[in-house]
This record gives sequence, structure tokens and C-alpha cells, in this order.
Amino acid sequence: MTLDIKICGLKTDAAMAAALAGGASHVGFIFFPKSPRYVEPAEAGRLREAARDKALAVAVTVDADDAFLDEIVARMQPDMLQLHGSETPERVAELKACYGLPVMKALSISEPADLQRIKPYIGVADHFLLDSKPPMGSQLPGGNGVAFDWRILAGLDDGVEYMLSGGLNAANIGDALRQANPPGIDVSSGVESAPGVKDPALIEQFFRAVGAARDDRAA
Ligand SMILES: O=C(O)c1ccccc1N[C@@H]1O[C@H](COP(=O)(O)O)[C@@H](O)[C@H]1O
Repeated sequence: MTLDIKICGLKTDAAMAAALAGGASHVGFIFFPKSPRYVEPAEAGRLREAARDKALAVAVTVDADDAFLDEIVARMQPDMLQLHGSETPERVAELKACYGLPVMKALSISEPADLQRIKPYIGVADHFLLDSKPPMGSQLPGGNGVAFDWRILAGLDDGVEYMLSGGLNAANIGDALRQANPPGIDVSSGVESAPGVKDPALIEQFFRAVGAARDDRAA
């Protein structure tokens, strides 16, 4: 089975090179101004060129208005939108129709009942990103480096296209893959040396840990 791997919050050529060298299927850019991973749309447009025909470039937005989305789409030319705010199914459908891009809807999970929140988006969103809830007082809706109880995902209906996200790193990705067996994974702060500072060596370590966990499962 293939495993999608998204390295999110890229801001430098070195981090992009490490993500692509490791075999990332998706690379993500954060357009949330309060985030230490924020990147200007034009700079993301420059960085994403390295990923053309190699990995899907994902624009991560949080309840963005139409003008900001127009700017991001024009300057970055994303392959996919990730909606990480409280966008309704109607807003997801509207943005899909407007830009003709696949949409990944992020939803936060902390208990089994949270899986019910996926239902209204089925048939509307193309993919889901299941992340942990932000800790109390956090300014960020994602990128907090906090994991949730992956066993909750056992209650997920088969066939839901999702990426597991939240607090993943080289040390815990093996357990995450064993417990949840997700079709995709997404990492950001777990491959950073400081908030917003991607470390190419940690990105490489993450890919090695994924490979080792997958080899173990195949053996
Ligand atoms: O990373 C951010 O700063 C961010 C800001 C606003 C919305 C989403 C954000 N990040 C998303 O959260 C996941 C998980 O991050 P982490 O691995 O727990 O640090 C990240 O990959 C982005 O998709």
C-alpha cells in the first residue's frame, strides 16, 4: 500500500530539497500570518517550483477570505488547498468550484465522537487531515506538535481518504503507523529545530523512521 507523506510548513530551499529527497508526496506552505511558518504567497510560488512533477504543493489556509485565496492561488499555483479553519461544507464546495482544485479539509480530533464531524464533508472534500485539538491558549489551529490518541481512528469508516497529523516525529511515527495504519501522514514541527525552522537532518531522520516502520510491517 502506498503511503502519502506531507512535509508541511516549508520556507527554505534546503527544507524543500530534503522533503523531495526523502520522497514526500506533498509539500505544504502555511498562509496563516500568526504562524512562525508563514510564507508570502510569491515566495511559496518560487519554492514550489522545485516540487513540480515530484510532489503536490499544498496551500494551507485558515478561514481565508476570497481576496487572500485569489492571491495565493495566482502567485503560488497550488495543486491542492488545505482548509484548516472552521470552513463549512458549503464553503468547501464553493472553493472547489471557484478554483477547480482538490480540497483537503482539516478536522481536529480528541475523542471518538469527533469522527462524526467528517460526515457532512463526505462527497464534498476530496481528502481529510485529522489533527489534534490545539492546546488551550495556542494561537495556532495546527502546527502545535501535539498528538491525539490514534486508536480513535479505529472507528473511522473504510475508504476515508485522510492524512494523520499532529505531533508526529521520527520517534513516534512507527507507533502511529502501527496503531492507525493511515493512508497518509503529515508532519511539521516534528522536523524542526525551533518553531518554524525546518531541519533537513530531522526531515531525513523522519523518512528513515517511516521506512524502518514499513520494513518491519512487511517482514
Ligand atoms: O503549522 C502551522 O503553523 C499551522 C498554522 C495554521 C494552520 C495549520 C498549521 N499546521 C498544520 O498542522 C499540522 C500538524 O502540525 P505538527 O506536526 O503537529 O506541528 C501541520 O502539518 C499543518 O498541516
